[in-house]
Amino acid sequence: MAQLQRIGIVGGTGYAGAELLRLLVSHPQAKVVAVTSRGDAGTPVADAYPQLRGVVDLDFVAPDADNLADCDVVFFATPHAAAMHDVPALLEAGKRVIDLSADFRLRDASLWAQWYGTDHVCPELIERAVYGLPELNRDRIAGADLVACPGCYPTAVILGFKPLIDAGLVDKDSLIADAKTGVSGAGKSLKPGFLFAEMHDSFKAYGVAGHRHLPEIRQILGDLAKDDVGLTFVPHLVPMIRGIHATLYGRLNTQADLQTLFETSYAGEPFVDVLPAGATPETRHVRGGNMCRIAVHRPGGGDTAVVLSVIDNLVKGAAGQAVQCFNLMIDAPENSALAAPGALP
Ligand SMILES: NC(=O)C1=CN([C@@H]2O[C@H](COP(=O)(O)OP(=O)(O)OC[C@H]3O[C@@H](n4cnc5c(N)ncnc54)[C@H](OP(=O)(O)O)[C@@H]3O)[C@@H](O)[C@H]2O)C=CC1
Ligand SMILES: CC(=O)N[C@@H](CCC(=O)OP(=O)(O)O)C(=O)O
Repeated sequence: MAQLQRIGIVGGTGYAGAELLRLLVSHPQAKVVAVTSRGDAGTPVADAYPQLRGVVDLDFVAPDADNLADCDVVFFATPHAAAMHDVPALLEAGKRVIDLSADFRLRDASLWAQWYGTDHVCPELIERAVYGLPELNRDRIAGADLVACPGCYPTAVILGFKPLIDAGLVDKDSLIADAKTGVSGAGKSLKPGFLFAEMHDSFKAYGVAGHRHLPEIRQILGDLAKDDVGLTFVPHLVPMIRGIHATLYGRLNTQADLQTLFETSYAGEPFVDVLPAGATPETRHVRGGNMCRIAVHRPGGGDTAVVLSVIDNLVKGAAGQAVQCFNLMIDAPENSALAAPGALP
């Protein structure tokens, strides 16, 4: 039986941090003892999220070392380039860290600096971090003291391509990921492009020339292919709050039963659901839950595999994935606090 863990959440006013709190309050082995905010320190957490009234009886605290001193595990749900300043001291103090941000995802610190616009302050820790995608790294996550949770787009894209690449069925230079996200992916801070009047009833691509998730996806798909992959990745913003829908294309180099391949690949995976042949998953089918639902198609029986992969960006794309990693790290059932299905409808 896993022991009770004292938890700190850095970035508790944000969407991912709040979602983490929502999940962890029902975790039998977690006791959240610190939730941070720089601006709202001293005010009740439930004032920011009335959904948590009567459930969370904590005030926000400043993200200082003193306020995290009692924690066994610290989750960072902060913008990129924040966690890396505090993680070295936390590890030194014997705490385990689960980072939802991008600070430890890329193995190459110079690539990280190129995409994130600042030098990494603790590149020596990057190698110690385990990429927190359980479907890839279950055993390593269990023994890790620093977990780098994947980005939301990478989760949907990697899980969708993985069976095809593992089986060597697609031309590794032919990969295309056409992905759509809801607005909560941009976080809670005010940005004019995400105002209701700017994005409602409209739909657009962004980051076409290059999005920071491109090097992350290429790194992992390259690991699977054991070679560099050629990937075109185009994200889109759609006027919904939660959800990612990735439509993935790869040119097949041989005939195979793709449905059986996907079902076999993910047999036993608690949070990947391969849908029956012909299905088209929707983002609302995963909203609020930790499931990634996948369907594989071959339009017209041709030589292109089309994979549809949907997740909730705030759950399997962020907080749920972090809890799944936490469960592995403390030897709790992998679905602790994650067993509830998503919201209906
Ligand atoms: N939203 C999503 O769908 C996903 C998000 N992520 C990642 O999770 C992280 C959080 O994202 P999200 O919740 O959307 O972002 P938000 O902007 O909604 O929240 C960010 C949080 O971090 C706090 N914060 C900001 N700067 C600092 C700092 N320097 N030190 C300590 N706390 C800080 C903010 O609180 P305050 O200002 O009050 O201190 C706030 O609580 C990001 O790294 C994001 O990339 C990952 C996958 C999906
Ligand atoms: C709409 C929107 O802006 N979405 C974000 C999604 C990224 C995300 O949340 O993931 P990480 O920050 O964890 O890498 C973006 O494209 O940057």
